[in-house]
Amino acid sequence: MTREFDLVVIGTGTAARVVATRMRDAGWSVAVADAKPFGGTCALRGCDPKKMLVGGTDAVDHARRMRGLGVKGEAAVDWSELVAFKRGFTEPVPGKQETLYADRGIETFRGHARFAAPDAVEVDGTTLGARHVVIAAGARPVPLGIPGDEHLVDNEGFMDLERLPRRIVFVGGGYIAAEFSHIAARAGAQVTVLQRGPRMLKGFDADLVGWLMERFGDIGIDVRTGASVEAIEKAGDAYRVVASQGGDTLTVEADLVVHASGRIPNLEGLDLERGNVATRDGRLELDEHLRSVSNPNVYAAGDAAQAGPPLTPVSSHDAKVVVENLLHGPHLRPDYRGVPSVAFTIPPIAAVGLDEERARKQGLRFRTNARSVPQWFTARQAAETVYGYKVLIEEDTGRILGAHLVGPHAEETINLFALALRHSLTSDHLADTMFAYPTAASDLSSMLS
Ligand SMILES: Cc1cc2nc3c(=O)[nH]c(=O)nc-3n(C[C@H](O)[C@H](O)[C@H](O)COP(=O)(O)OP(=O)(O)OC[C@H]3O[C@@H](n4cnc5c(N)ncnc54)[C@H](O)[C@@H]3O)c2cc1C
Ligand SMILES: NC(=O)c1ccc[n+]([C@@H]2O[C@H](COP(=O)([O-])OP(=O)(O)OC[C@H]3O[C@@H](n4cnc5c(N)ncnc54)[C@H](O)[C@@H]3O)[C@@H](O)[C@H]2O)c1
Repeated sequence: MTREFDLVVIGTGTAARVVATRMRDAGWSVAVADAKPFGGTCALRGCDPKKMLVGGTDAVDHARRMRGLGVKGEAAVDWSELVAFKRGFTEPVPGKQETLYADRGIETFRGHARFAAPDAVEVDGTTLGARHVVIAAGARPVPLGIPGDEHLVDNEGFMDLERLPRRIVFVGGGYIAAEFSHIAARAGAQVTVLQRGPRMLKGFDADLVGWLMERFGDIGIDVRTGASVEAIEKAGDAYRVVASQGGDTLTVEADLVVHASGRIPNLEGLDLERGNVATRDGRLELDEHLRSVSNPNVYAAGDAAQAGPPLTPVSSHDAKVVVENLLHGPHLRPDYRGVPSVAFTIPPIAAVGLDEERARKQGLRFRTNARSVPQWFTARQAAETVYGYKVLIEEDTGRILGAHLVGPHAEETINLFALALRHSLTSDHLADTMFAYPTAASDLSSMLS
């Protein structure tokens, strides 16, 4: 039997939820489908559970930093309790999401969705006729295609470990390796990061990453750059991770090997050809309105579209653009100016807008204010030794072009710069604003002078 809907949404993550609920509010009949428990990556396997693990390890790190400064005793992570704390948040999510959809009159389907025709989606034997389809299927770990890659554990597996293994290797040196290695090392694991590139966190400013690397060293994370993992061998109950580094072979023993090598749009098994949805190089071919170039009734949003950076606020922004275009015809384009990004290491590192290289390439005239300032009050009161910033300010207009922060509260302060960038505020606007004291935001005027 075929059920007919104005809209079928593939996925139930951030992008899917925003599209489905808004279109239903507009009076459309809507169905959502997910192969996994409802809620998507951010709530169940990404941002939120990760931040709960960071919360526990941050508390321990803070107590350790304050030892001899008024805090006594040995703080330590109890891994299974911390994971239980995280599950206390994640476990109710799918049920709450299903209720949210049901309360709004959105039909829910559990199972793998695939195109059955350009205007039909099939979910485990049920065919859903669809006037429109939104692909909000997220991303998945990029297959490494190396011998032994079946031994890799992904982000979901890592955050669900009942017990923390003694020796952990992260394959890759981006967001996931940085955040998870900080969690694991503080929880007592011996951690090695094997990063193919010349440095960690290539999406963040090189100088600030350099300052942050001091903390990787302090907590005993062994970071090997220029190390490309080529095989994972089983060795009894453990693994041997084999990498090539500058022509030499590097072998690291591990009890757990974690995939941290990047993610790609999750288009697996969607039968896109049957839906007449074109792809190129593993990505959907979309126009500037996030609409399929080959099937005008299909849109995509979030990590599946990967039109902007694969981050939660972008998924939500894409979804709002798609809603507008579904309701009023394709007219709106996504606007990715001023998307802030944070890697939740301890302390965190954050960025928004342009770095110096890109600002120069755009022919912009700007000045750069940059300093490592561990002596500032914000760092000292937290007994933190890493604190620094880089701000790019346009010469003629005073507009903020980019901001890069590392240190306590960087994950919050960056949002003020994001506001400035998005709304073309100048350094004078920010410097002239009174911020509560003592807070990290009150350092802004010193960063801008
Ligand atoms: C470990 C980790 C930490 C992260 N931390 C942050 C962070 O701190 N801040 C931040 O901004 N971003 C973070 N991200 C990125 C963020 O989680 C994603 O950008 C965001 O969740 C993408 O949302 P989405 O709606 O596009 O897709 P998703 O939330 O991934 O939803 C896609 C859904 O589609 C389902 N699906 C896929 N294919 C099918 C199919 N054929 N049939 C049925 N269902 C299907 C999936 O099961 C999934 O539930 C993190 C990502 C990871 C992996
Ligand atoms: N705080 C956040 O916002 C956050 C946190 C986690 C994940 N994410 C999202 O998830 C995505 C995936 O994160 P990620 O850390 O997996 O990817 P990433 O793109 O941040 O980093 C992957 C790194 O792995 C390296 N690499 C690839 N293959 C390798 C190999 N064989 N050997 C050694 N190194 C190798 C690459 O050089 C690259 O630097 C991110 O792009 C981001 O959008 C965001």
